[in-house]
Amino acid sequence: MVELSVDIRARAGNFTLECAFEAGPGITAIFGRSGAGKSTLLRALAGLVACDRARISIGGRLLEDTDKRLRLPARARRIGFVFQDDRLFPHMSVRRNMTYGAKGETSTAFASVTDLLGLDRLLDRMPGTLSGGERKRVAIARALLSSPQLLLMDEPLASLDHARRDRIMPYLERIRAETSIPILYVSHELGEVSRLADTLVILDDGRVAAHGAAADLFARLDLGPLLGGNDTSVLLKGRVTGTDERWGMVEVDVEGRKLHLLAPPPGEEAVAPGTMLRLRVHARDVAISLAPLAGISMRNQLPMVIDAIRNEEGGAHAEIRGRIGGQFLRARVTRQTVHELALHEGMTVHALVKTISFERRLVQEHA
Ligand SMILES: Nc1ncnc2c1ncn2[C@@H]1O[C@H](COP(=O)(O)OP(=O)(O)OP(=O)(O)O)[C@@H](O)[C@H]1O
Repeated sequence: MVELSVDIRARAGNFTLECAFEAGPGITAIFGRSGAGKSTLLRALAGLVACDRARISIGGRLLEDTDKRLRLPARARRIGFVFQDDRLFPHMSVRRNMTYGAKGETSTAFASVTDLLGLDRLLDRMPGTLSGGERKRVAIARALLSSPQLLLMDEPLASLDHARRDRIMPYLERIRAETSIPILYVSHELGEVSRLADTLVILDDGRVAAHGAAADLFARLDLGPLLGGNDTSVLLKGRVTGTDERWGMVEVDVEGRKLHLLAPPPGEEAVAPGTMLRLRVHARDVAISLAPLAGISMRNQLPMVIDAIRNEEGGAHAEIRGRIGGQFLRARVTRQTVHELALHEGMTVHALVKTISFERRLVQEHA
């Protein structure tokens, strides 16, 4: 089901943004280098910059159509915007900040958003007394209470350190799981994108360089410079099949192969058998062996069929992409290794991955 449909051309100074894409429910990350046009895109959707040409609709409702000379003002678009700086009113309590500009807000909506973002104990505080992460949660709550049909988030976590980002991301995951509002999420951070994005739009110099399911784009060798450069990674999907409390491990099935991963640390939600997980693995953490190895500490040895090899331009490395059932793994090795092991497309090899190399936070995958 298409929720958001965008086809726009807008200018900011000498810069031209010209892009078209569609986005369904869930989180669509807008990713790209600094100056690629990410903020301009969000501002154009929100009606904060004028477009030369635009056709924007959400769920069939037209927000802007230059051919029809239709342009809804920003306040009529039903779009919630969370800016990089949270823009809270310093003289209003958290409660009043949240309800400021709320449309059709009911006490049920207020209670559920308060609960969703864990704000119960902060409602009577003033913004000046809140931590950066708490302020962010209030800004997100305020955007949700405006009953938006689309939520735009422009690097909402950029001002926070890593620990605080990690604490806020579960709230964003809850919004995705518990509301059906499509979210466009601008980020510079591949860690955030790999964890949150269902769909990815990569912007490059004002154009859409690639657009699709996040896992598909992470697996593409040709996007290297646009998506991770020398630090590429893939997103694997797997199902928890067992837990081993004695050793603090979980067993995960990926395409019929068993992986052994670290269980979530105490204090984090346990993962029950049957849970679908998203696992991120960096290409630099994957080694290749021609045969399975015994007497080695690496717990995970995955047979895969090499389906592409790409030499790094002007460098000593190569990327190997291997197919595991319907999914892909990438390994960054030296070109010398490719030569000496005579690696070639169609060959079956064994990918060796240390347990610790699967991103430690196990992220629940949403359909
Ligand atoms: N008001 C303006 N006047 C002139 N140029 C502008 C204006 N706003 C944006 N630009 C230019 O448009 C281009 C895209 O800017 P934009 O803020 O959309 O990029 P971005 O991808 O969000 O970058 P960043 O990740 O650094 O925030 C940049 O080259 C920027 O300098």
